[in-house]
Amino acid sequence: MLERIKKYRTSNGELEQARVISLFSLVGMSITFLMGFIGLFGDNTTLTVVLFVASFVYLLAFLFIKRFDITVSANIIIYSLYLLMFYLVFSGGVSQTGPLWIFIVAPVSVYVLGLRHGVISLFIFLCTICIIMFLPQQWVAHAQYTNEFKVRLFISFLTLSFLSALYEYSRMLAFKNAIEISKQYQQLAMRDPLTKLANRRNAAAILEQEKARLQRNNEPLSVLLCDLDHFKAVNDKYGHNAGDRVLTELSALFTEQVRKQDCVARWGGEEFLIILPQTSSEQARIITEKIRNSVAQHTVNFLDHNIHITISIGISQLSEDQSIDELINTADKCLYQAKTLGRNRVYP
Ligand SMILES: Nc1nc2c(ncn2[C@@H]2O[C@H](COP(=O)(O)OP(=O)(O)OP(=O)(O)O)[C@@H](O)[C@H]2O)c(=O)[nH]1
Repeated sequence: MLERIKKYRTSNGELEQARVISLFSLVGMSITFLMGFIGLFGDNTTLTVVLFVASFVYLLAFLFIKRFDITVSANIIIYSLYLLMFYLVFSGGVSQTGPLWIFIVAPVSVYVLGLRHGVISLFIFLCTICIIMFLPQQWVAHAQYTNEFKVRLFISFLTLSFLSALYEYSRMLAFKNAIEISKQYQQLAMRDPLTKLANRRNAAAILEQEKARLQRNNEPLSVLLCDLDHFKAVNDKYGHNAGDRVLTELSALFTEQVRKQDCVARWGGEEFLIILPQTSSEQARIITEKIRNSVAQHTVNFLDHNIHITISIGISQLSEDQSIDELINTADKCLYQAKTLGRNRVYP
């Protein structure tokens, strides 16, 4: 149960779960209070007291949600409900109508305890109800019901339990599907669809995070802005699909060359940003040369064509008072220098 409730606490469903449990406790409190109040005009004092006590317990469950923990409230609601039902079946309630209330238990159990735990609890609940109803009168005096009534009560309770479990199962499936779809959308929003690299928005967020983390530890951060040389010519000569193949192959090549903690992102059309945490510009230069060299030696095979491409790279190290925009601007200026100096080179 704890697991189920924790799952809700860590998801958006937490608020919803807390709301439903609050509602259960308020409804439980109101009904038991009303029945207790009606009981004041009858002659069953024990039942009236039990109903008022139950009403007070539901009030406590309601207050616990607000002040403490949803788990405590859920436990209070379920186990006090079970106890109340055992008492109603045992005593018969008003004119032997007590057992009618046990139907509430099925939906509430599977909703609050979850499918597996709920079904197990319902089984134990039904066994206990059986024991109470079939207890020999000579052992302990309790309300008597006809065998037809008992059989129909069990069958209808089992039917309702089955339907409640089925409903909970489909609700859980729908919940899982919704989580899965939302994860997929999150991925789509953060990844470039062609290269599967982090997209510009994702890279900007990573940069801000890394900046905060590294400046706290006084560690360097460098970025490489890489641009494919004469890429337009590749598209023009071999077609757009060939251009796409070049982009995906080079993305994989960049990713292979850097460490796990580094991030390769697609910054624009044929522009890539490589984020190198804990790396000074001197160290970055060594990695950059390695990347430039491996691209220059790489051949992209597309249909019958062997495509050779080079890249130019601008390096920039984040200084203390620099913003991310300024860092990227510096890298962009360096990239421009690398291009003007003849391409297939690193600057500075
Ligand atoms: N195939 C393909 N081409 C793209 C994509 N995104 C941008 N491009 C192309 O990249 C080319 C960039 O051309 P330019 O900005 O002139 O740059 P360049 O030809 O690489 O020249 P320099 O950068 O000066 O070396 C354009 O032809 C764009 O159409 C893409 O996703 N797929």
